Amino acid sequence: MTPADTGIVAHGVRRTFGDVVAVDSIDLEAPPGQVTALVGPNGSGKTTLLLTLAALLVPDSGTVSVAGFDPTVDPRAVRARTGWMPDVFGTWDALTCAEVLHTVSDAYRVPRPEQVERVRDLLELVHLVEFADRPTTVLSRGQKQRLGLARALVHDPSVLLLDEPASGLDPRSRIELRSIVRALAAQGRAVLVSSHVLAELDEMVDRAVVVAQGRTVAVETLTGPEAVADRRPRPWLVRSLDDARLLETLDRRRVPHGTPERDGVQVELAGDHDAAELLATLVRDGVPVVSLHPAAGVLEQVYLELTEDRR
Ligand SMILES: Nc1ncnc2c1ncn2[C@@H]1O[C@H](COP(=O)(O)OP(=O)(O)OP(=O)(O)O)[C@@H](O)[C@H]1O
Repeated sequence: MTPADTGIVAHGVRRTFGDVVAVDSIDLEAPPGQVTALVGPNGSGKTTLLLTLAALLVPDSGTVSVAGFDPTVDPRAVRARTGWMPDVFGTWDALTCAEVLHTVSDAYRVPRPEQVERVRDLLELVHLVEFADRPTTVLSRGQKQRLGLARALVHDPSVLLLDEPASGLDPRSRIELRSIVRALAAQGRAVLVSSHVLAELDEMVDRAVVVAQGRTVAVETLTGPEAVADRRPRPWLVRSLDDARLLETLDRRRVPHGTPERDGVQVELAGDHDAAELLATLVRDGVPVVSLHPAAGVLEQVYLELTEDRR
């Protein structure tokens, strides 16, 4: 990786297939050191955009820079610096997991002496060491996904494009994927993740680019002082051992609320500070509070609002 890497910068990208406008006009930035989510409804152009960024598809118009290179001008330079994990990928059935990684390493011109250690480290990273010498046909769908991630990393890329990386993974593997992706960004890589599993992205990403019908409709910051969670009123759930007392206190304090449901009483709060204040008030007033937490992930809420009438 070079410190000069600028991650991904794309402006006004458009790509059509005959009459079909797959990507109309997408603007997107994925800076180094951060995990950026690319979210949008089915058919909104995410995969087409990722293929363009990976130098596998030429856009009709717009400008794209990946790790400082234009994929249409210098696709080799882009591919050399980009790790691409497609949502579905084939493996060579006759090869073992280690052989797959060596073959891909050869394709990326990773010197042979470096490969042995690299392949071992990657298999360790994705918890497939015991499958190193077994054919890929024995892998489950989730294990194949994990091998796909290792495959994307063989040439130590500075930009990572992950299309639905969590699909097919069991809960433990998803949690592990989350920490692997965070660690890869912490090493200075620009990571762009497309996924439909928004609750999961909430915990993994720093920024989200929301697309609908081939256009960028919002860019939201999820971490740091600009975080959307602190800027928007959103529903929270408060659970108490004594609902009557909880409702009486919420009414007295003029906090708008719903009726008690299985998972608690819904209240609308402007952000973390309001939540902390409400919790302190309830406790002070003697309400036996069990929990207070956001009703849905912030990304999920933003997504639903922005894509409401765009399906
Ligand atoms: N090779 C192609 N030929 C014709 N139409 C295509 C082609 N590739 C994609 N499209 C169309 O372009 C649109 C965007 O597709 P794309 O796969 O990029 O969406 P997506 O956001 O990745 O969808 P999903 O979330 O379902 O994976 C869709 O209407 C799709 O049918």
